[in-house]
Amino acid sequence: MLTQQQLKENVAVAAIDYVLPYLKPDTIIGIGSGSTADLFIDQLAQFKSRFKGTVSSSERSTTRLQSHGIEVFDLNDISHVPVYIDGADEIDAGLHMIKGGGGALTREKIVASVADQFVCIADESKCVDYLGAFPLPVEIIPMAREAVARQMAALGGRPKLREGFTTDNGCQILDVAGLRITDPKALEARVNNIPGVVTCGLFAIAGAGVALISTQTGVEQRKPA
Ligand SMILES: O=C(CO)[C@H](O)[C@H](O)COP(=O)(O)O
Repeated sequence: MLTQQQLKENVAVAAIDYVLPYLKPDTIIGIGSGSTADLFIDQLAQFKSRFKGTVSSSERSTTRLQSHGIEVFDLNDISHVPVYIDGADEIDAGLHMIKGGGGALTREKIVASVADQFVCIADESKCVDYLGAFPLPVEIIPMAREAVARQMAALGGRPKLREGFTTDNGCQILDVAGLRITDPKALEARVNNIPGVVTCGLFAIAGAGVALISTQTGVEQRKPA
């Protein structure tokens, strides 16, 4: 029986096989955040001479990339990112996701938005029939905390401030449990439209284009159902 850590390591290796065709001297790779993304970064380091560099979705990933001698570019200086690799907290059959367990959701969404393709790498424990068992992270401007919390409660959620945590953008996170997410795209648009919300951790309007899911019997490549 493989542990969750072994499953994460296996999908990080499989992700390298997936991105190898993209690794050209002028290529910039988009890098997500989290423990699975960390393992991917460690694998990618072996191939650093084959591509130009990366754009990163968090200070954590930037530090890890640079520790391997992989260049991290300012997104403002980059016009083409063929592929973005990142983990997820939950992923459904349509490859809609909840992300932001590590608090990097906004930068993840920004880097993903400029990439041609989002490749989600996850172990099978992240696969769900319906999103929402994992509390939805919502990044907020601090002065709007209570106002946003009331609106999230009105949507049926139970918002809780992530205590002692500040995002890379100097903002706070409300983790919202108990939401019944029947239409992830509609909920993403609705939450993102609340004044004071920077972004929410639903990645449904633009989900993943492909998912590499690590199972006990191997890594499966899945497309949106
Ligand atoms: O969205 C994220 C960070 O903001 C991560 O991708 C998500 O939390 C999954 O993390 P891990 O790979 O550690 O399970």
